[in-house]
Amino acid sequence: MHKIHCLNNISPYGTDLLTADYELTEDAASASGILVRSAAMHDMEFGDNLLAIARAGAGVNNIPLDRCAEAGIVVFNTPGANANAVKELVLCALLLGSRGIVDGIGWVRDNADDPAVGKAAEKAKKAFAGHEIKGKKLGVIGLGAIGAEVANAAVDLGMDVYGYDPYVSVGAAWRLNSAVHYVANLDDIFRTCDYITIHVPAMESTKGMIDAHAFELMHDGVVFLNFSRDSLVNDEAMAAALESGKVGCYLTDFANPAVVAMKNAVVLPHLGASTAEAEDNCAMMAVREMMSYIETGNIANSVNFPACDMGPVPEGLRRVTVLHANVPNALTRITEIFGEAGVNIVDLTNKSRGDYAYTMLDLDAGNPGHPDDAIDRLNAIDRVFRVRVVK
Ligand SMILES: NC(=O)c1ccc[n+]([C@@H]2O[C@H](COP(=O)([O-])OP(=O)(O)OC[C@H]3O[C@@H](n4cnc5c(N)ncnc54)[C@H](O)[C@@H]3O)[C@@H](O)[C@H]2O)c1
Ligand SMILES: O=C(O)[C@H](O)COP(=O)(O)O
Repeated sequence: MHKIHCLNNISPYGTDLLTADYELTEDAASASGILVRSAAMHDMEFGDNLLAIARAGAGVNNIPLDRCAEAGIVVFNTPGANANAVKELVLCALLLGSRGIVDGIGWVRDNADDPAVGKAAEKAKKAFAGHEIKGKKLGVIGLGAIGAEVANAAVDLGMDVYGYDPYVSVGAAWRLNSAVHYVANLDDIFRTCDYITIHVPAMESTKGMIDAHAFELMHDGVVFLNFSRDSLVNDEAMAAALESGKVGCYLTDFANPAVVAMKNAVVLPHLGASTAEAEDNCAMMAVREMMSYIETGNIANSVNFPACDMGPVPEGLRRVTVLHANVPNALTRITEIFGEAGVNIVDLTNKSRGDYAYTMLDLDAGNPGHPDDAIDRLNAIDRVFRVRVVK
């Protein structure tokens, strides 16, 4: 029986997919799998049984990916499963940033007790007039699942769209509307656009990428949208840009003490992926990825190990998997051990991703040798993180 712990509320559409071989547990330390959304895991100790963490969502900055890799824990996310939800909220934010909607609603609330509120509104409304987004230039930084959807929807709304993503995947580029202008230099997004929206992951390399230099290049009154993570924007520089009018409006999904105090900031409580549809999609994808890994060793959509798929374990064979460092000779040492134990390797796959690698082996279960001894010897190899007899 595999025990699964939910660190956040996970949609029952996902947990209902768990078969009779699984049970939910309140005890994270004994779990083979953890399902999580945004709960902070950096300070968490992981139990020895923990094989996988599945993030029902996109951002994985709440999970210590390298520490997990070195403990033999595969971390998954659910790319694209909440992209439509975020796209829809970003479209809403474009409109909130263009018209006096937020202040207008506030004015009506403040005047709710006035019996002549209708007449007063006709006088007051000029203070909340705005602009249309049609024909305006939108810069999209990051053209992955969300950025590409935002770019395409903005084209459909008549915006002139500029996209920047030096690492864009072939799939994402293929999905982009051909009307989206490709921009090779980020500064050109800052210089050109009336609206800018950022859709990149929070990493060391993207921390504070929207800084004083970026604001210097922008048009006066630019509208800036951040539905990715607050660490991407330098708050001090943003506060100054809002104060000077360089940024006309900052719309962000990430509340923090600095942002909530900023003039002309519209701050939402991290609502981007909080639709029933997105929560269900993410939960189902996360549970499927985790079950597939636990039952077959196959890895899809991991963020710390390479994708690897040998299909179901063939009848009559034994599958052993090894999570290890991406170092010279690793595969030779693994295969040597089975050779010396007299175990025939019927099929194998070895893939790497950055510092980490994964080897899957289908073994002839019927031949002589001492596979258990072989497993002990594999475990003793330097920089082998986990050896698992899947079946
Ligand atoms: N507000 C929310 O509720 C919410 C919901 C989902 C995702 N997010 C955030 O949005 C981010 C993006 O999500 P996604 O599903 O589109 O992810 P994704 O992985 O599909 O796309 C990210 C894109 O950013 C690009 N990128 C990376 N570094 C870059 C850089 N320096 N400059 C330009 N592009 C760069 C990548 O090449 C990739 O195409 C997530 O990492 C998460 O932090 C927020
Ligand atoms: O990265 C994500 O997928 C979003 O920020 C959603 O986070 P949540 O699952 O905590 O709503």
